[in-house]
Amino acid sequence: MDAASGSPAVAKPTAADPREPLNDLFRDLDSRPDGLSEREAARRLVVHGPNTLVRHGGPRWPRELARQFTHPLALLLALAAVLAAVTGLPGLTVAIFAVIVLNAVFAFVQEMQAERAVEALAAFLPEHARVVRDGGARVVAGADLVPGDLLLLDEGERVCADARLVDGGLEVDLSALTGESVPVYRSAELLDTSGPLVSSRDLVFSGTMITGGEARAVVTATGMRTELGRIAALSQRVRRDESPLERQVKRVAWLIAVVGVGVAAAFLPVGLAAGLSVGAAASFAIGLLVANVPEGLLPTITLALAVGVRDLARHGAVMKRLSAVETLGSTTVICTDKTGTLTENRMRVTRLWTPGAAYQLDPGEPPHVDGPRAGAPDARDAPDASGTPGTPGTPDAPVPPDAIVELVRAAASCTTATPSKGPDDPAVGDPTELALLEAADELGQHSVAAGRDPARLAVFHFDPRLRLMSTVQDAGGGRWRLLVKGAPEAVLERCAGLTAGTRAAIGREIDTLAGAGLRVLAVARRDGGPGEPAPSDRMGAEQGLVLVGLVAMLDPPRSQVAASIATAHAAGIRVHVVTGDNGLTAASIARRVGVGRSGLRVVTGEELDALSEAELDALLTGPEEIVFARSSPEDKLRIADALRSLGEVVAMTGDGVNDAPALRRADIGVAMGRSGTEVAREAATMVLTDDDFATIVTAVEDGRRVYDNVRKFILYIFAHLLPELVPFLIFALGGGLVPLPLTVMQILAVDLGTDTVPALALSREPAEPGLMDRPPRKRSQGVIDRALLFRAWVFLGSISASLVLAGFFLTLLRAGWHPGDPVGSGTALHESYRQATTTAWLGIVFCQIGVAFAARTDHASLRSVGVFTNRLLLVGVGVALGFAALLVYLPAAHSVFGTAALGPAELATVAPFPVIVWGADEIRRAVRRRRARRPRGVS
Ligand SMILES: Nc1ncnc2c1ncn2[C@@H]1O[C@H](COP(=O)(O)OP(=O)(O)OP(=O)(O)O)[C@@H](O)[C@H]1O
Repeated sequence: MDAASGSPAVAKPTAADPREPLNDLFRDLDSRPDGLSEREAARRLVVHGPNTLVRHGGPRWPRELARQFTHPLALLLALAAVLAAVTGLPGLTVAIFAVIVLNAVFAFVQEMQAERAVEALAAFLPEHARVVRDGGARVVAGADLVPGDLLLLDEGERVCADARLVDGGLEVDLSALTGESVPVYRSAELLDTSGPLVSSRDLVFSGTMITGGEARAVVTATGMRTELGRIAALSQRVRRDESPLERQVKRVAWLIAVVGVGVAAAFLPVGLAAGLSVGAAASFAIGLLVANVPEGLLPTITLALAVGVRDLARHGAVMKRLSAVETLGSTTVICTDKTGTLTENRMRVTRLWTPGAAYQLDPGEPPHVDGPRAGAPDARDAPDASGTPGTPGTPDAPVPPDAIVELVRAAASCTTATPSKGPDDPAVGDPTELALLEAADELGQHSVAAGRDPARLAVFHFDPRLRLMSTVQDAGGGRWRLLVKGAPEAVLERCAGLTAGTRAAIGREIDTLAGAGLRVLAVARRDGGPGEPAPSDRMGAEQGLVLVGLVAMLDPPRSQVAASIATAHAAGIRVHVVTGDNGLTAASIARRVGVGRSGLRVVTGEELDALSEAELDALLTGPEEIVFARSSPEDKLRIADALRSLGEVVAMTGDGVNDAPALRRADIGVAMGRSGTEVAREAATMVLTDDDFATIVTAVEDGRRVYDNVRKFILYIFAHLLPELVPFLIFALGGGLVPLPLTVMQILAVDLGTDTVPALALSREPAEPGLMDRPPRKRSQGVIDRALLFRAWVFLGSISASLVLAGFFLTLLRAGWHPGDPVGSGTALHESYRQATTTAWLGIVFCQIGVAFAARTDHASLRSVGVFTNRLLLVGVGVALGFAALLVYLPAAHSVFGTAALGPAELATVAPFPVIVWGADEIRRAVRRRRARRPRGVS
């Protein structure tokens, strides 16, 4: 009998598992070590489809492009163009339409970048591959590869599909998948059965580059079923929804547009009163409107988020929503699993214990345990450990007592994992179970694995709620034996006949082992007499058990986790551990990686159930970090809910099917790309491709950087408002004494010409020092706050405006101008006037260069980030200067923009502007830093 109620079947791989034993893999792929025939390959191509990455849903660009022309700000500009046409200003009409088209194309290109993940990944796939077909080597199109094909791989080639090495060895650059460009060694001889798939040393992956060596490999997956395809599929699902950030910016953009319309409307009568012609006044009013509509802001934000998503993917975190990047940056609490996220999920049995004997398996990792019990030789205390060949256990270990042998045999029998049978037959299954099988092997009990399956009558699979698993074995002579293993509490409450003293001794042992960070399983059994029917119902079966003993195993913390926890703490982020494991074990691991440095509290699932909402709130707002032990998926949901209602921004990990609700409820649901279930991945906002806690913290840092960069370019774009508006005010208030310091076309040349590339470059700025040393941003804090507006409009704006006006008047005065002198065409001062407006315009361009360098940091000095570290900004400045040179010195530009060639005196006037603007802000930041350092109460 192979079945029992509930979960009857013994798990067997049905599809080809790339890590199963090579013979089984060939069998499952229906392939042979000498490859497929051409005819078979052609047939498979029909079944599996071509080996390409496909995008679902067809092209989106027509709709996207149409959207760019019909969004409200574009419509507002169109209105301005119509007004210009009506007022008889055809030049301006054409210019505005050009602006609309340019903007739409620009925005469209930026948005499409975000969509291009699949195409970018597809570029990693080579066009041809070498395979063995019909017994000979052939070159075939990469798209024609099929599972089961025998691939020939050589130095310098790109791998076309996911494959398992059959012979040979390679150096492979995995950067297409992992972002890590240091080549790794892959060989048919190196077998890995657990851990992340991409780390398996006998597998190669589609899109990766072979930097050395030669090998043959059997194709296990093609097209969208490869690891690269999986990433592509996940990236495609990135939803394009409007984020709070975009909503806020849209509101502000509208506000500015309304102000622009108001100012433009108000200008008309003022301009006429100041003596402008109707055409000139209308032209200027419309120009003001066009200049003030911040059309470029939204697409630039989309691009910044898209670039953020790409960086995150390189760091091992695939985001499924663009907007989640900004939420990530404001994370205040991370709730993490333990096994596999904080730890490596590589178990190793270190101690076996029965009521009468104890045995240390690995003296390299001694848990601190009590001395040996009577009649129980403990490995550590054995004086004459023999270590002869064939002696089980470590070289120093004595022969294990019978009770220990029975324990390890029972534990290893109650498994479904498949142990490794040799270099070609890697192990498959749960790391906990593989550790048990290894322990049996170490104690010389090789027969367990071989005899396990034939003697098996039924399996009750591991149930994370019961925390148990059982098997029923044929014990011979018509008898059977039920073997149970699981969390000690779960097993012990089903055991009968234990005295209070024994229970106390067991409890002490469990506490000692768990206190040392070991994962403890209890093993029990029940025997059925001859003729007694084997149990078929789980509830009835797992009762009246006899305890066999305890098995303790070590799962070491991942190497980078401690540093990441320290980073999270410095960044004001709390880390709670939510685990199914024992409280003491989890607390010990938590402490080892630095969770709970300022207080750690362990709350079990039962204790959590007993807490009222108010008590839970009090617990979560208290000073301690918490280990929620023996917790269920429902507990996770409750914790996420409580934290959110307390105003926290929660990132929560989960891998099981039952974790999906909690992942959805958290602000950032984090699923495991390697070990987790597809259901959890679907529900999550972020998928970790390496399952590592450290990646969550890196992702938070990326989120903060992206958000900061959005603020940087908003600051930059806003800073030119005042220097563009003040000249108009001076003109309006001058009552005809002062000529217009800027023309409309000049304003447009700044907003849509010289400013664009530097603004984009700021969205690619590297992280500012101290980014992870400050507390998380408040959920309620807007991206555009008072401090930003003050810095852009008041501080940088007024400095720039003063400089621009100074440049204008200096040029006029040098030419002998006096207030009220006519400067119109045909007058003596006309050429000087054009030079003065050109100086004013170039002044704005130069001031904006200063602003760009100032905007690179919010708090730190420019020196601390490096003057030349943002290459794109240097390019942007180059482009701005080139564009400016054209406007100033190209005669054709003079008539369009009202500019004139400048002499050395004018150039010398504006040359120091960038340094003045940047320098002033540098001093402002230095003062703010000093103030922040000064202890409170000291004035
Ligand atoms: N294969 C297994 N057979 C029997 N018992 C198991 C098995 N795996 C785990 N257990 C027991 O069930 C408990 C809960 O396991 P579960 O997988 O829910 O959480 P975990 O792996 O300990 O921790 P985390 O929730 O951090 O991943 C474990 O602590 C262990 O005692």
